[in-house]
Parts: sequence; C-alpha cells; structure tokens
Amino acid sequence: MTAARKTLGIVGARGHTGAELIRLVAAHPALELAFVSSRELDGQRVADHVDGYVGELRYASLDAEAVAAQGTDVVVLALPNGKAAPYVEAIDKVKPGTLILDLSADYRFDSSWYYGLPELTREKWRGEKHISNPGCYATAIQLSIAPLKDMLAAPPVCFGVSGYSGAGTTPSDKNDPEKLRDNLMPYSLTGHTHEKEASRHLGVPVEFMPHVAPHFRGLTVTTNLYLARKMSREEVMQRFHHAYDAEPLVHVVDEAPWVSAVAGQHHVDIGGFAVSADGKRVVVVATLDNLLKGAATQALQNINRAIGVDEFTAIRQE
Ligand SMILES: NC(=O)C1=CN([C@@H]2O[C@H](COP(=O)(O)OP(=O)(O)OC[C@H]3O[C@@H](n4cnc5c(N)ncnc54)[C@H](OP(=O)(O)O)[C@@H]3O)[C@@H](O)[C@H]2O)C=CC1
Ligand SMILES: CC(=O)N[C@@H](CCC(=O)OP(=O)(O)O)C(=O)O
Repeated sequence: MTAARKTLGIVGARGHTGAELIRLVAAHPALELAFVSSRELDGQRVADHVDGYVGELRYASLDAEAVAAQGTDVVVLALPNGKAAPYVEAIDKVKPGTLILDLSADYRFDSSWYYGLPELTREKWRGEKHISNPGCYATAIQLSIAPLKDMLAAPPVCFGVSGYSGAGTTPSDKNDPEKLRDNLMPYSLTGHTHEKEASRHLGVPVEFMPHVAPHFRGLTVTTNLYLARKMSREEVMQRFHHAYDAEPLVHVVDEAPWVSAVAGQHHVDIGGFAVSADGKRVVVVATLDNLLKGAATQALQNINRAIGVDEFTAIRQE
C-alpha cells in the first residue's frame, strides 16, 4: 500500500514561479495539488494557463483566512515581497505544523526560519516547518563562493545578469520587453537584497551588481575572487569538484557556461575558473534558471526533504 499523498496549495499561483511549481507538483508522486490561488485568474482553469498541466483544477481567489481554512499539509507562498506575514499568521493559527515554504525575501533574515539552500545548508535543517527559499541570484552567488570562502583576501565582486522573468509579472521597466530590446539594464548597484542575503548566509561580505537583459529566463553571475594566497586553476577546480561532485543539481564544468544552455533545466552550471597570471585572482561563472533552481526546483528540494521523500523526487529523471 502506498502512503497517502500530502496536499499542497500555492498562493500567488498566477506568477512565473507559481506556474513552474504547478507543473512540478502535478507530476509528483507524493504530492497532490489541492488549491492554487490567484485574484486575477479566479475561477479560470489552470489547464488554460499552464502548458503541460492536464486536470480540472481552477484558480481561486483566497485571502489569508481562506488559505488557512483549506487545511493543506503544505502551503507555498509565491507572492511579491512583503506580503507573506498575514498568510503565515493565519495558517499557524488554524493548523500549526503546516509546512510553509516562502519564496519571497520576507523570512530570509529571520533565524527562526530554516534557510533552504540544500547544497550548503542541508545539515542545518532541524525539522523546521517554516522554510525560506533563497533568492535566485543569491543561490548562484553563494554556490560560486562557498568552496573558496576560507581563501578570500577581499569581498568577492559579483556581476549578475538575469532574464526578465526574474522581475515577476507586475509591469515595470525591468520586465518590459520593449524597453529591454537591444538593452542591458543595471539596477540596485549597491545594497540589493541578494547582496545582503548572500553576505549573511555565507558569513562573508559580498558585493553584487545586478542587470536585467532581454532574454526571458536564466541568469548569469560572474564572480571575481581575490585570493589570500596563490592558487593554480587545478587547485581551484579541485575545490569545486570536491564540494559539488556528489550534488546532482550542481555541475562543475570547465568552460564558462552559457545561460541559454541552462534555461528550462533544474541545475546550476559553475565553470570558467580563469586564474590571473599571479595566481591570486580567480573568476568563476555560474548560470541557473531563475524560475527553477532559483525558485521552484529549490522549493521542491526543500519540500521533499521536509515531507520525508528523496530530495530529488519529481526533479531528476529516475
Ligand atoms: N521570478 C523569479 O525569478 C524569482 C522570484 N522569487 C520570488 O518569488 C515570489 C514570486 O515571484 P514571481 O512568481 O516572479 O512573481 P509574479 O509577479 O510573477 O507573481 C506574483 C503572484 O502573487 C500574486 N499577488 C500579487 N500581489 C498580491 C497581493 N497583494 N496579495 C495576494 N496575491 C498577490 C499574483 O497573482 P494575482 O495578482 O492574480 O493574485 C501572482 O500570482 C516573489 O517574492 C519573488 O521575489 C524568487 C526567486 C526567483
Ligand atoms: C531581474 C530581477 O528583477 N530579479 C529580481 C530577483 C528575483 C528574486 O529572486 O527575488 P526575491 O529576492 O524577491 O525573491 C530582483 O533583482 O529583485
């Protein structure tokens, strides 16, 4: 006899990350999609909006109390920043112990929430039912720096370029294909939330300069690391292989990876490893799909672990 599937609801399901999660959860052997909430698509069939979804589920417009009243085992909050708290409060009041995974930045600085970047924080999970999912850039930044964290002579400098799906669906210059055409748009050049997030969770200061580009999905972070002592390229690569060779979703590659190759994929590519002539500076390039490893895939890794199934269930081909 197979165990009953856990019920899962998504709040903010109209958005880019919500749509990815719908696809992943619909194909999951241990999860059942119980509700998907959107104010704008209230009453409409999910199948009419999400490619690849087959089923009769419809969007519903649910406020915090209505979400809590659903009583699902798992709730994913895929809302813009600053909107999660009323949902968390209502769910905790009605059904404490519900697994809540928040995709926004709202709890990434709250130490009572588990910060789930599994490849780096897997051992820190103590059964918390509140999980904060890392930001997309912050994921690439931390994975690029962690293997050399003890070797730094200065804060790493990260140049980021994201596809415009990273800016969500609320219209802005950063997701306007007309304004982005033939363009590269710099923004938040100091003090971006992901700069603070990566610095906090790595435990070393990081400097980050984001840009948005005309492609839809996928991001590149190119990181310049000043080293406290001379290292060879082989030594640097050895550190990355040692850190990630057992990780199915982090691929250490020789060449600097291209973002077009990782769009639609679950994993991160990390490569380049260009070492300066004096051996004291290395440049590392990471690419990932901001909607997958940067959001939905990582959320599913965290949920899988918390419901007690293999971390990569419904993520990799088995
Ligand atoms: N896009 C990305 O690459 C990544 C995003 N994230 C984070 O994930 C979260 C979701 O991002 P994304 O999917 O891109 O966002 P979108 O803008 O694409 O979607 C936001 C969703 O929230 C709903 N919503 C908006 N405002 C409110 C509100 N006031 N109350 C209730 N629902 C609301 C919208 O639906 P409706 O208006 O129909 O209710 C929509 O479903 C954000 O916090 C984002 O920062 C994290 C990593 C990567
Ligand atoms: C291109 C673009 O605008 N990207 C977003 C990052 C998306 C993300 O991960 O945002 P959260 O930290 O809010 O979850 C940004 O720079 O804010």
